[in-house]
Amino acid sequence: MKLEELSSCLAAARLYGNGGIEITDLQADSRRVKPGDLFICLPGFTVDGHDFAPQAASSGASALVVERKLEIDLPQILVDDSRFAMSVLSNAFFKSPSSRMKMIGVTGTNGKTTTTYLIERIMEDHDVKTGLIGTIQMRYGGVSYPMPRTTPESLELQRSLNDMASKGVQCCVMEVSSHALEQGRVKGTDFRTAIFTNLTQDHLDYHHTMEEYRAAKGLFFSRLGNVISPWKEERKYAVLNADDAASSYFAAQTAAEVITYGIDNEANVRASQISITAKGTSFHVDTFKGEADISLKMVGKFNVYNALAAITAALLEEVPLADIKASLEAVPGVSGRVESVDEGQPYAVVVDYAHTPDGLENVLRTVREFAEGKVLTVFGCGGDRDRTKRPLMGKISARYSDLILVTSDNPRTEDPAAILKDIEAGLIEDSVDRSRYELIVDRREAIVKAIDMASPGDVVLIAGKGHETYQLIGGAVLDFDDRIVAQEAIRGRSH
Ligand SMILES: CC(=O)N[C@H]1[C@@H](OP(=O)(O)OP(=O)(O)OC[C@H]2O[C@@H](n3ccc(=O)[nH]c3=O)[C@H](O)[C@@H]2O)O[C@H](CO)[C@@H](O)[C@@H]1O[C@H](C)C(=O)N[C@@H](C)C(=O)N[C@H](CCC(=O)O)C(=O)O
Ligand SMILES: Nc1ncnc2c1ncn2[C@@H]1O[C@H](COP(=O)(O)OP(=O)(O)OP(=O)(O)O)[C@@H](O)[C@H]1O
Repeated sequence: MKLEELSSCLAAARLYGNGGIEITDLQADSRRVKPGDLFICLPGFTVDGHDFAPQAASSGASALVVERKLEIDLPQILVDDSRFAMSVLSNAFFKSPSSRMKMIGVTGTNGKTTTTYLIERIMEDHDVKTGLIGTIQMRYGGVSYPMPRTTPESLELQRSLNDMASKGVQCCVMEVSSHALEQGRVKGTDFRTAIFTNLTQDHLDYHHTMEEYRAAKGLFFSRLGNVISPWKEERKYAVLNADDAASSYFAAQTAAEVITYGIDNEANVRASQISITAKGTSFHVDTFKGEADISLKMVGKFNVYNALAAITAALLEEVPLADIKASLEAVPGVSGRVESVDEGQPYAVVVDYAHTPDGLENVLRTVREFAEGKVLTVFGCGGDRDRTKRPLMGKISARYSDLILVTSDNPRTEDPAAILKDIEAGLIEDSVDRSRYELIVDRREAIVKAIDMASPGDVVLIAGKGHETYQLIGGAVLDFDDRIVAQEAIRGRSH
């Protein structure tokens, strides 16, 4: 593609130098630049991509996208906002790949990964080749790729969507984080269906207030239908949780058709007669395309919401309800989400990714329902992230647990002991007896201790890391998997 063609996609851009040169690829990381690439200089949150333009030039970059003109002898496209320009250019360079498949996006504080997994399963069972993008991985065509973030940068996103489309993927279901929406990572992506799970406190280190956080999520719904798609014309759907207060805010913003799902309030897809056991969850569902009784192997009322969101999206893709039921009933669960570590021990050990106040409360309520004895909770809070949730999570843990072992969960550059103290502040504020909790910096030690203390009928909940196989301490990435540590602790216990 010619540089001038790319430049013309950006309304307010100015092109300096020879626009007739051929651009062979786009890059935003100088370390990946190959001869012929257009290097996009992003002013980052930590370093400024403009500083790496000389390195990109020496690796053969043939042109630059800049927010300020650089003293480098290469053609340059001058823009106001290069992150925004990157989303437009990536979409143009890869020829709007999202318009070549059905795009289903899921946003919300909790439940994104689970919901995308359920939709992927239903669509694949229905013989629709489906791609998945999210926190755990990206996968399509039988290959899975590890993901550094929940939602990729626009360049990586459009590149991946293009690859999916070229390999015959017909539908892509992806998680859309609030960071991604705020940074325009999915700008220009042609979503057919935008799903909202729920909005509760998280990421206030980045969004500052709940209003800003909600506004970021709102971008998903306000933009839905704004993408000019030359390849297809079809209806757009906003699938909203009728039981979450933020849904009316999103409904008011979107031009798309609103379809709701829920349990407590009137909804187009509504569950009733919910029954939860340690083995699974069953419910009755009324939809705009009939009704059914569904038994999930996943536990927790929150998974009923995730299933309802998936049912709604699949019905909108014309999958028969009976087929949706069959697929949902076959899903064994999602890695690290209320995952049982079962070595035949007389007490239950559950690993869960809950790392938000609401997520922790939901999973604790769930385990409380099937615990025949005490609930022993091991959890912590991440470093360099939303600090306001720490005391809140302390309070929630105490509300539902008999014993709490507060420990480390990716302290990153912070002092792990100081994070534990922040959590303890919530326990102190609620006058939780000192005998009911311990602060143990070493996560392995905390898990081993909880398991050693469990009696028959008890539940040990290890929350926060779920599927993660590492612990981020200082600048180091150390191998750590809650499930393996728990397994070893159960086996190592003498009784
Ligand atoms: C706050 C945030 O979102 N930051 C993202 C942002 O970082 P940044 O702008 O600071 O990048 P930077 O490191 O300063 O680099 C600036 C530019 O210089 C370039 N560079 C840098 C070094 C070099 O040698 N050469 C070079 O060209 C970089 O490639 C980049 O283009 O752009 C980077 C490159 O794309 C991302 O990796 C980074 O995500 C960081 C790692 C992150 O933690 N993001 C989190 C907050 C996030 O996005 N989370 C959400 C949701 C999670 C959830 O729901 O739980 C997600 O979608 O994952
Ligand atoms: N619908 C829901 N409502 C509330 N909590 C939920 C819901 N679904 C899952 N959870 C809780 O949140 C945890 C994370 O679930 P999941 O990975 O599906 O969410 P997510 O939105 O993808 O999270 P993240 O964006 O942080 O990756 C689960 O382990 C569970 O404890």
